[in-house]
Amino acid sequence: MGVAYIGLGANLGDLRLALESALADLAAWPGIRVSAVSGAYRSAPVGCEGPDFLNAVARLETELPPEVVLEALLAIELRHGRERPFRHAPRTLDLDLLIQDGAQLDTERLTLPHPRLHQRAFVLRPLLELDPSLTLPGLGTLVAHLGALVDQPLTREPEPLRLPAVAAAVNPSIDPLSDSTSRS
Ligand SMILES: Nc1ncnc2c1ncn2[C@@H]1O[C@H](COP(=O)(O)OP(=O)(O)OP(=O)(O)O)[C@@H](O)[C@H]1O
Ligand SMILES: Nc1nc2c(c(=O)[nH]1)N=C(CO)CN2
Repeated sequence: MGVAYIGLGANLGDLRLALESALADLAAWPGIRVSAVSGAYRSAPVGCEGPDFLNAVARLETELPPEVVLEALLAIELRHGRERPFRHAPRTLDLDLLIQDGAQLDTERLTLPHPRLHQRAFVLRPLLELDPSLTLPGLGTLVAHLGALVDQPLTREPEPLRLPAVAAAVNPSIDPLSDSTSRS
């Protein structure tokens, strides 16, 4: 079974509800199984203005091709009222396909790994929580990149995301890698 990691983020509306209901939609999507979900991390916007974000990463098991997984993510964003009035506008839900198996591709619609993944602590830190030994295709290890991002502090929320029953058994409620308030 193939493995994909997706990033979830929101900075408009009920942030926790948006992430939890997106996870429920993903778990119900034909051909996708949600096999793990990170804790929820709060951080200031990186590279844009606006309210703080809540972010998390989920691991999916799927045999769907990456382009089809992306279609599912875009459909779920739309279902959550995502609009794109301008680049980096505050959003009710943002879903990114971060990596899928060893895929490296760059088409008009899809770039893998996600092109800004290695510059974002809010992605790398939850990825590290899910799989500390993960290698990013073409980019090396998570820790190699995370070390350069000390200027992007994150707060890990003590309350895990509430998940659809299918994924609840694998949600790590305790981060084995750091204390509960900060990654540093
Ligand atoms: N790996 C990827 N994951 C998600 N979208 C991607 C990816 N590669 C390319 N895209 C394309 O990017 C388009 C715009 O994405 P979006 O509006 O979510 O960007 P953004 O969230 O504002 O910024 P960022 O991409 O930096 O997170 C999508 O419609 C999609 O076609
Ligand atoms: N903290 C944080 N910053 C961001 C985020 C995000 O999800 N979290 N997403 C962005 C564009 O997708 C730009 N900046």
